Amino acid sequence: MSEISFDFDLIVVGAGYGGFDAAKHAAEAGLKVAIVESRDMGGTCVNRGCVPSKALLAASGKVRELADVPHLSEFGIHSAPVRFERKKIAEHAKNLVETIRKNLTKTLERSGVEILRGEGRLEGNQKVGLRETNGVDRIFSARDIILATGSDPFVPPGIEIDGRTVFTSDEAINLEWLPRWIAIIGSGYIGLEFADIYTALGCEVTMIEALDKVMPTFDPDITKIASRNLIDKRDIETRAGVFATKVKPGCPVEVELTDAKSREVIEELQVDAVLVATGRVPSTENLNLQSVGVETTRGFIPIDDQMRVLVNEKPVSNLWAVGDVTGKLMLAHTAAAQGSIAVENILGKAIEIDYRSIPAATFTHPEISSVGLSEEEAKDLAKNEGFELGIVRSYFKANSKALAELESDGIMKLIFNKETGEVLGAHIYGLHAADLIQEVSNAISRRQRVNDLAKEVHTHPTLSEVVEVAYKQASLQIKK
Ligand SMILES: Cc1cc2nc3c(=O)[nH]c(=O)nc-3n(C[C@H](O)[C@H](O)[C@H](O)COP(=O)(O)OP(=O)(O)OC[C@H]3O[C@@H](n4cnc5c(N)ncnc54)[C@H](O)[C@@H]3O)c2cc1C
Ligand SMILES: NC(=O)c1ccc[n+]([C@@H]2O[C@H](COP(=O)([O-])OP(=O)(O)OC[C@H]3O[C@@H](n4cnc5c(N)ncnc54)[C@H](O)[C@@H]3O)[C@@H](O)[C@H]2O)c1
Repeated sequence: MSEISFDFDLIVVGAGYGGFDAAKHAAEAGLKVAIVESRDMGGTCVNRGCVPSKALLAASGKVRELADVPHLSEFGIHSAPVRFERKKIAEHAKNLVETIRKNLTKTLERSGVEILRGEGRLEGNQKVGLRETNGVDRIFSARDIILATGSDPFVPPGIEIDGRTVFTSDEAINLEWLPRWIAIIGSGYIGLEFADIYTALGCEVTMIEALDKVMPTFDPDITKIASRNLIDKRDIETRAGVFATKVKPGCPVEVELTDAKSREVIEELQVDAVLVATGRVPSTENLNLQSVGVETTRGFIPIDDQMRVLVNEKPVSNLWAVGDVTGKLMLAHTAAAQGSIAVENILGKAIEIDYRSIPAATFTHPEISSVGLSEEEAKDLAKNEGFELGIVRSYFKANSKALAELESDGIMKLIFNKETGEVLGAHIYGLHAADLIQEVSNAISRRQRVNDLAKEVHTHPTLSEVVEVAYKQASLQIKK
């Protein structure tokens, strides 16, 4: 029997973190690979997400630190009033984006991946249609196809975006101007990180949240202390339990607020700018998924834990999807991990993803991080599986390094199984929380027990001792 020949072993549609990782990994394993990209190599994370936002947070974080006169004077430091150049801060983000985009593109080229520019779509099984930027349409065959088309900002109805006075994170990362007063709709990851940037640079913020409290997606204990420091102590007013039902760009921008329960208009604001940070929607509209019978859920592509695309809950042969477009944990490292796992499965190894061990962090000053189960999820699991749940808290105020830095407002909450000692989840707010969570993430990935983890020696004095203390406290509660 002769083997069917294909133009490529693998075509990846979308060159964000998910697509990049998949294409690189497959090419390094010897497959003939093409990647299709309609916009910027590197996708959201590199061009409009993680990279520019972290560059802005780095610069504005330094401004915040240098302008914090009471904090500095506790060390006996007296600095001159801080001056900063908005344009240079914006340029720092832009330059970093360009460098990382270039490096990523070169890495793909060096590993032998063919880069196809244009909009990709499915044309039935094992076929990808490509509408090139010059209008030419081509069809390629591939033994396997990975869809990695990512996501775009969600803009609720009634909100008009002009990109200048009313915008999403796509424009906010350019830091084109600093509004005196900005309303941020949404108090999730983007809302919090940009509130951190804007307040550090002297803007007043009004944060509008549809659910009944700000930061609704975070652990309640973490929210209590984090919102006190990141919101209440800053130039931020909050409105929770309200929808922004109309936003009209202009000077001023007009914002209509509607009570989430009564559905009555309760307030009208006039602000200088509005950032819409109300979540993201998958980019699947033009993928022609119907040509292979895939039905999406709110636009997201259904997959199993091997990244195989599902139709009626059954995997479709040779079709895979990774990253934001699958709606799992919408994070760059999740997309990359999914990309590698898809390729491992294409190469014949039946590997599944472990979402429980994937950490997440919000890069505010200080940071918030989490991994594994929330307290509520852990309680449900304990009830269903019939084990006793353990929860311990460890505080930065008992940590020498945090005290030396005069940054001791912080908490770690560790969730574990009291019978087996297995770590189930952790939530941290405090200095370098984003780095601290990795240790717990590794422990969850290895299904380690607090009794063993408590014996591991941590460097003194470091913030990692916050984690050590939590493990030690937890190990005392394990049933012998
Ligand atoms: C402001 C902001 C900050 C963020 N910060 C962080 C962070 O600090 N840490 C973190 O882990 N995550 C962060 N994220 C989330 C992260 O950016 C995403 O989870 C990640 O980019 C998802 O990668 P992806 O490969 O799935 O999709 P994307 O990065 O969205 O890439 C998809 C690519 O596919 C292309 N594409 C779409 N349709 C087609 C088509 N039909 N044909 C060809 N190409 C197509 C798009 O142009 C895009 O380049 C942030 C997001 C935002 C918006
Ligand atoms: N550090 C990071 O890892 C990082 C940073 C930024 C973004 N991201 C990713 O990007 C995704 C999108 O971030 P995001 O902050 O836009 O979404 P999000 O889901 O984190 O938060 C959106 C918030 O907006 C609220 N909301 C929704 N509609 C509203 C309305 N009409 N009026 C008022 N409030 C409303 C929601 O209740 C929620 O609290 C996140 O899921 C995250 O995965 C990650």
